[in-house]
Amino acid sequence: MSRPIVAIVGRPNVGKSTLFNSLAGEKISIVKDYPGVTRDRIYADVTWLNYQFTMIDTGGIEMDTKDIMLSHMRQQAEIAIETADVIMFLVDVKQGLVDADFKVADMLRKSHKPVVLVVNKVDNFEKYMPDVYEFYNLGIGDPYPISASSKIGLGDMLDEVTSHFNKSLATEEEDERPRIAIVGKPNAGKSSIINKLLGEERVIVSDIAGTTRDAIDTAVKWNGKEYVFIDTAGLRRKSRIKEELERYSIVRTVAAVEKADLVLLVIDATEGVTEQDAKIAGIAHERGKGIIICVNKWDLIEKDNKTVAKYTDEIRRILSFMPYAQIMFISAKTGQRLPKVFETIETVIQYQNLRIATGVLNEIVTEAVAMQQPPSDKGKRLKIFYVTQVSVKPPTFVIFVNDKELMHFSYTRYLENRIRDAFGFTGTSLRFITRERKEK
Ligand SMILES: Nc1nc2c(ncn2[C@@H]2O[C@H](COP(=O)(O)OP(=O)(O)OP(=O)(O)O)[C@@H](O)[C@H]2O)c(=O)[nH]1
Ligand SMILES: Nc1nc2c(ncn2[C@@H]2O[C@H](COP(=O)(O)OP(=O)(O)OP(=O)(O)O)[C@@H](O)[C@H]2O)c(=O)[nH]1
Repeated sequence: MSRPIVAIVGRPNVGKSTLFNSLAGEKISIVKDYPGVTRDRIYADVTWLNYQFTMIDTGGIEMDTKDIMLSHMRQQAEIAIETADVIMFLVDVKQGLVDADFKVADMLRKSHKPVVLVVNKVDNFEKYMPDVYEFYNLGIGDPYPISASSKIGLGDMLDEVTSHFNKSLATEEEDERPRIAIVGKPNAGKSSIINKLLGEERVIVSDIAGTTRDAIDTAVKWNGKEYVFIDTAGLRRKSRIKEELERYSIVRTVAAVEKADLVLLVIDATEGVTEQDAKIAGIAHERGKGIIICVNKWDLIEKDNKTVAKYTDEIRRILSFMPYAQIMFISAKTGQRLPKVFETIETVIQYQNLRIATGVLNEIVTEAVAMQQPPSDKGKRLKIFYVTQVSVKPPTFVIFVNDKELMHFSYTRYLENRIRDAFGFTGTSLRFITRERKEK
């Protein structure tokens, strides 16, 4: 299921980072064993009661003049409107209202996206409530007072935020067509691929009630089946600030990946795999989505019988955290191997949804354990009682053991490889959860 996206928009210094940290706790961004999106906060997973959502911070640049601030805030708001299911507009009770706040509020109101107005730094409700009421003047509904640093008022605010989820996601869940995000660096050829895949069949997916996001979704029919492509092309927007551009491209990538079942990562063959490609791949991996790496512009490469192997090695080396990813060499220009892309998409979708019966799974695991002894520590050896698959997209397995501490990362990896040998699971990451169970 795709997780709702909540974007925070707000001026510098209103407390966006503080709120981010308070809500996300330790779980901010990125696991360390593959290239992180950035050390800095851009997105985080938040769990609140039974809800899980992805929070993104669309801003974060230092600004010196008022003019730059306004244009920056407009861009933040635009990105939020484009990518988010719910927008949190964060203001500061101590700074009060400024002109830019009204302009941003206007933009948000016109977008028809759910907006929650959050007034921060209300460290003392009694003292500041009269000031909070001032924010009604923005005309975007009730202000929710909070103190991000003392974690006051967060519950009511989150209740309001999550109350908007079901409405926005209901339409999406009914749609059974596979959703494929095409991601990659600017100029890699994302639009060209979509256009070529579409050929004559271009159908723009109809706008669902005022959501800009869907305007860039395109349905393509192949073998009688419809697929929805989510395009992240056109990232070279107005901004001239490099960090800002990078942030926007990450935000849009996160949003597209979040809404997708499967990700096509487009790499420009003439440039090889870049650091930015690795970051984007990291997002898809972390989200547990299916992935296909398309090395595009293959027509421009001078080839001999070692070229494919050379490229493959290079990709495997740099994207070593996703050895399961399919790699394809394509050309949007000539159409080379594009039909094969659909076949591969079908394969990956099947593996993302594959369920292995517990009996068969445990035959494989028992055999694996017999071939390579589980690790031990201080005379105590890891015992694996049994393994069971608990979910799909991505396929997730629970391993029941005698002592969690004894389960070493490398042994999980070994079991993963044996399971892959037996069942394939091409193009999809696998998740493993270790649980302790009392010995009988
Ligand atoms: N009194 C009070 N101060 C707060 C609260 N939340 C944040 N602050 C302070 O406000 C200042 C700015 O907070 P940040 O979280 O860095 O603000 P930001 O919006 O992320 O700022 P930029 O990174 O510049 O966009 C810091 O000094 C925080 O300690 C709050 O609830 N009460
Ligand atoms: N020779 C060759 N050129 C290609 C191929 N695919 C794309 N191009 C060219 O590469 C340039 C960029 O292609 P786009 O499709 O606009 O790239 P994009 O990834 O959508 O770019 P953004 O909109 O910036 O994100 C264009 O000039 C295309 O004609 C290919 O397979 N072979």
